Amino acid sequence: MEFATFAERADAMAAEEGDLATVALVAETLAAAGPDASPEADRDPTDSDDLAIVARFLRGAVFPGWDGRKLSVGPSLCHEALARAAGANVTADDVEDRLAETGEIGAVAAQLDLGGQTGLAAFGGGGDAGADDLTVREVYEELVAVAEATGDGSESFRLDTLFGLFNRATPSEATYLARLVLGEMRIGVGGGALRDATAEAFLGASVTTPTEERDEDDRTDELVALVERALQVTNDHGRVAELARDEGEAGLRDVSLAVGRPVRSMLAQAGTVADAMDAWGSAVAETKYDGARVQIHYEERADDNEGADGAGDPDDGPVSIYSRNMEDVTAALPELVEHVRAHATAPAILDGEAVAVDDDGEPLPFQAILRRFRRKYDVDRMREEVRVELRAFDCLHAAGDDLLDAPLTERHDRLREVLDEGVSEVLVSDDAAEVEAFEAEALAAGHEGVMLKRPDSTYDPGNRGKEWLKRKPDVETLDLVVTGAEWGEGRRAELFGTFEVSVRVADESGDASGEHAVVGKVATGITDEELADLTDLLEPHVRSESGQTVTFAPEVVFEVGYEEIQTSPTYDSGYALRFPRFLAVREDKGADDADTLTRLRRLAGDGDDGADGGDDSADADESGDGERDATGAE
Ligand SMILES: Nc1ncnc2c1ncn2[C@@H]1O[C@H](COP(=O)(O)OP(=O)(O)OP(=O)(O)O)[C@@H](O)[C@H]1O
Repeated sequence: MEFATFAERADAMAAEEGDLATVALVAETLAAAGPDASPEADRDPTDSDDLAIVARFLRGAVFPGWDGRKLSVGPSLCHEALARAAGANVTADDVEDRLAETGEIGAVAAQLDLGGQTGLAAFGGGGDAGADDLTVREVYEELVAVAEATGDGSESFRLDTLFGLFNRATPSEATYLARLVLGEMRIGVGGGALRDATAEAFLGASVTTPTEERDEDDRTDELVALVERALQVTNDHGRVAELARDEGEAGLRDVSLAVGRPVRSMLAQAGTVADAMDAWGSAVAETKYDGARVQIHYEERADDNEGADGAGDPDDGPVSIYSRNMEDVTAALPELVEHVRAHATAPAILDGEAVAVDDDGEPLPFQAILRRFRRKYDVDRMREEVRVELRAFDCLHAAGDDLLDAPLTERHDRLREVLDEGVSEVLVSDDAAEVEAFEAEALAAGHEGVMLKRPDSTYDPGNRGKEWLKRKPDVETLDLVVTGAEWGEGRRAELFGTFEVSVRVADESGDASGEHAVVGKVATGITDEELADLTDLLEPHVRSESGQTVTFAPEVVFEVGYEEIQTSPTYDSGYALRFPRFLAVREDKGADDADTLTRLRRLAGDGDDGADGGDDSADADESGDGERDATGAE
């Protein structure tokens, strides 16, 4: 598919307000992304099967959700590439000034007079001004090269490659290139719309026909659920679209988990022992460990010596560990690798928490695990300072069996079979007093709270449903996206001093990657040393700067403590936090995991209390969970 065609279709989606009409446009685009069906002789020789790429691009992604590759292109690199393609009179600062005016990089890219900068394009990276029109596949291949560039010179390779693409782009193409590179398409296509369109385009579902006009034996909901399930299992809209087109329902039914390919984590809502007992009659109670979520994949290998030193080459070992965002964190946690190699008895996918413990094995506060999690350097030294242990609490796959659809109690049995140490203790009880005593004990032992789970619940990847409840007495913290900052004064002039923090806002289609609404400014609770670290962490994400104030691309999440949520005209969320204080950087969370405006409203007592599910209604993007979809079937 020509990239211009993709851009044209994306424009049409962005202009469309109705959910069903958007799904129809997406379905047409998916259907048109395959190879040309015309006879061989008439076929365009550049014609290729771009379905998987187009499906991912529509969601602003280059790679499948499970794929660890990242473009590593921040706003400043993108601005620089745009400025170069716009000619000698435009600088990256000019791009930032325009961004401060228009507020959106796609619009800025479209306004610039790009192209024709042949001289600079000669330096590496595919700048090939004046060549044929860009195709979707070419854009994809260039972006793969950007993501895979490493070592000396990779930064300038990335810049040159992006410049080469922008230099060949029409205004409309430039809009979507810039947004794609920064991961925000803003065309109102949520994961739910893409799922529904896949079912419509390739399985004959009637998503765009209003429910009351459908045949009695209409199977739309069933087909949509089938696509949804395949998305949960594969974490790849591209692959699922191809399967639906090429192998139909049977192909989707056959997809299975793969050891080494991460799955989205099942999430919890807040709830009490009484809520659990009222809803289910009995509950599985478990300690809520205050650590970082890990998903561990163990692939048994003939040459894997039990208890061997797993720290050798974690990239190639039988154990891989992923964060809640499916980022590979294996290298940061060698003791968990060793633990699993020594104690796993069969290939498995395990869900659990990595917790920091002191010399007596007692839990350390959450901040301690953050010093270890995702660490790339000094792992051995930090290992001496902070010890990490595994508390496994779920099992998604064991010895060749996928267990997503098995009840929790069965998954626990399989977990204990497959891992003989490091499994969390559980209590299954129908006695509320007994569960409350369990909770009191967990808190007395220094844990964060308890998890309450429905005993027969299946594992629902990416979903924040009502099957898992979390009960923690101290809930007055929010995970907020850092959207801006002000430079400090005096001796702190080189450091950010005050941080603007925001909740996520889901747009009407449930697309969670869009807007943010400010809830406050955080300046307390931060030491000078932390300020220096935070400045280093946030500087690459600066989007625009004006006087003392900067704005950031939404990437970094702070855990923020507060005393109260008040209504306030000061911020665009309509709320302000009373006494906000910085607690930690949530290294384990991305911007899409931050708290939402809906949750803020509910905590402030303004929400729809009955429908707890309103919380984080757009929490999952890749799989399309939690989104209000066009079928209304959610
Ligand atoms: N026994 C357990 N079962 C499930 N999750 C647990 C358990 N112990 C600790 N946890 C942690 O608690 C979290 C459950 O809360 P939730 O799904 O809302 O995630 P979260 O947004 O990271 O929440 P929080 O900030 O409260 O940890 C899990 O993501 C996991 O990291």
